[in-house]
Amino acid sequence: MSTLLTASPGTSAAATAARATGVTKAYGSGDAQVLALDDVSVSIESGRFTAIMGPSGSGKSTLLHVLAGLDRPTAGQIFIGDVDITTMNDRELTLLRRDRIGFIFQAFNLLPTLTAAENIALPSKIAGRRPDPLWVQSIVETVGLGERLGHRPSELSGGQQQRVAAARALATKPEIVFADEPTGALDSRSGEQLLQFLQHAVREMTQTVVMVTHDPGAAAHADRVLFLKDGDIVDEMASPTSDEVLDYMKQLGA
Ligand SMILES: Nc1ncnc2c1ncn2[C@@H]1O[C@H](COP(=O)(O)OP(=O)(O)OP(=O)(O)O)[C@@H](O)[C@H]1O
Repeated sequence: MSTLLTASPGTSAAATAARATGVTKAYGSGDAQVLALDDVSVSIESGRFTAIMGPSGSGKSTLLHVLAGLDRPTAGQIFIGDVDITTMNDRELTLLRRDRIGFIFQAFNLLPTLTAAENIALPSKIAGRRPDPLWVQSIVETVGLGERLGHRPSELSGGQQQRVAAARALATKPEIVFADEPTGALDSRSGEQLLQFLQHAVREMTQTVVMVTHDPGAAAHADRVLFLKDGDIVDEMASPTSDEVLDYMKQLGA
């Protein structure tokens, strides 16, 4: 099925935040080899919210990890902006991730001894930068943590902790934010708050977000959904609804 693959009008002119060309990722060798990604090419537009969906084992996390420079492809190229990151050494990749990319994982990965506000400011501090106070203030206001900013993670709910993690990812104004199942550990209300925060960051604050999810309701917050099957992007959908995504996932056999 390829009827949905045509880009919608207006999307072709968008700047590209990240790009994969002919990317393959193999694990193991010989008979035991698994092709997690099989010649994937895709562009992620700046200022848009992209979701990655597909059946279990289809390669979603692998694609996110190679796009984000957390893992290296076996073949093909990955670009962040105009920079080919596949030629970088480990140190260059570490600096690129620190300076240009934000991450949100299923496990919140907050430092337990720091307050929410200190956790949000940490990546900028590590990078030796003073975060833009107006930007951080707008992030913090949008994330809706109020007086809980002075609390440590153990004093926050899971949903609040994940919103701290999301604010932390955005505080450095990264070129692109990668989120791997960010709502996976949250109840539906907390998940919805997080998704609305990400959606707001994209629509009102021109951030770029790429999110792996199993949840059609989460994917419906995105501007575009990429569907993976057996390590390849088999289709995409613009302005998806939850029902459309669910129907398509059923067709994929998920
Ligand atoms: N480190 C690894 N070593 C060996 N095989 C791996 C490794 N990581 C992933 N794979 C395999 O690569 C394929 C794609 O895995 P990946 O985690 O990207 O899929 P996914 O779509 O994110 O799955 P899920 O929805 O279950 O999280 C699977 O067959 C998986 O078993």
